[in-house]
Amino acid sequence: MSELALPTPPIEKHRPSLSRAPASNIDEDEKEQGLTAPPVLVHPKRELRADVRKLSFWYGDFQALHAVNLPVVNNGVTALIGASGCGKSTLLRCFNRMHDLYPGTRYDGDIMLLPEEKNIVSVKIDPIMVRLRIGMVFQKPNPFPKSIYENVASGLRVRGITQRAALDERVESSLRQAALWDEVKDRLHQSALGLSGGQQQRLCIARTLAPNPEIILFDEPTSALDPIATAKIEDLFHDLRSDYTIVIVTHNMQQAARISDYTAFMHLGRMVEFQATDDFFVNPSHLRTEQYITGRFG
Ligand SMILES: Nc1ncnc2c1ncn2[C@@H]1O[C@H](COP(=O)(O)OP(=O)(O)OP(=O)(O)O)[C@@H](O)[C@H]1O
Repeated sequence: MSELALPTPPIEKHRPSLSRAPASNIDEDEKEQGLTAPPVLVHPKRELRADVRKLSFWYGDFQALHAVNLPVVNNGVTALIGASGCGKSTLLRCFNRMHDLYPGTRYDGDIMLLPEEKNIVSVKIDPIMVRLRIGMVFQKPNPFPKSIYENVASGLRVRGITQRAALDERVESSLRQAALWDEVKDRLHQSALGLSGGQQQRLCIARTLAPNPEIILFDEPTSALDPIATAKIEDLFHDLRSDYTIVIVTHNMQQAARISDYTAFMHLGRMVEFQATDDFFVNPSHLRTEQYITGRFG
């Protein structure tokens, strides 16, 4: 059910002044410094699960994404980083057509699901079908006010799995994958709301894993958690990355460096740099990336 549940409407955020300022002087200065050089996209040598091609996106008349390209590797973790307001969450929410829930939004370009080459932001594709195939874990844990078991089982029922044995088996394996089974196996029928924040977030991850989604989106999944709960979730990524295709938004560069295979850096709605995480942090190719990761802006 999680993918079908209506999320809280995105909060109207303050738009950074730079995105709107004509500021030709700023543009000239940036040009001189080499900050406006074309994006650097080092194409992965691995199989892709999705490919974002020239994706633009508008909230009403405000263009939040500008012809963004992003390869998403199969069975691996792709991290999206960048300063507040650069469009990370907007891009993530395009993958499961979350914006369609609000009026006045518009996409242009493609997010191709591979290998079938299906453009999931096309108006011809039903957003509900997209949400059944692409799971999402939010910033704040949002378990349903139901039992631990039901939190995981309800999404399976929506997809037609109703046999008790099959449900039991999938609930257990999902809770094991989310490293929660040992902590909850004796209280499966108690309310999920009695779990700690970190346990609730791992339950939301189990709920998302259960139907075996093709891609899992994580929107700052540890920002509401303490360091110990965060470390447990980061450990999970190491176990999941070989079996699942994950795209994660994080504010934390160290986290991106620790858990991702590929990193993409955005600035004011544009992709600046994408490459293998090891190279990205050690040897960034774009001056703007270098300035960001060395703390000189953002
Ligand atoms: N519902 C909305 N309506 C209008 N503009 C929006 C809406 N949501 C986001 N924006 C604008 O779109 C731009 C990108 O916002 P987005 O939330 O994607 O950035 P972000 O990089 O995820 O930021 P943060 O790290 O602060 O979450 C910002 O200028 C923001 O103000």
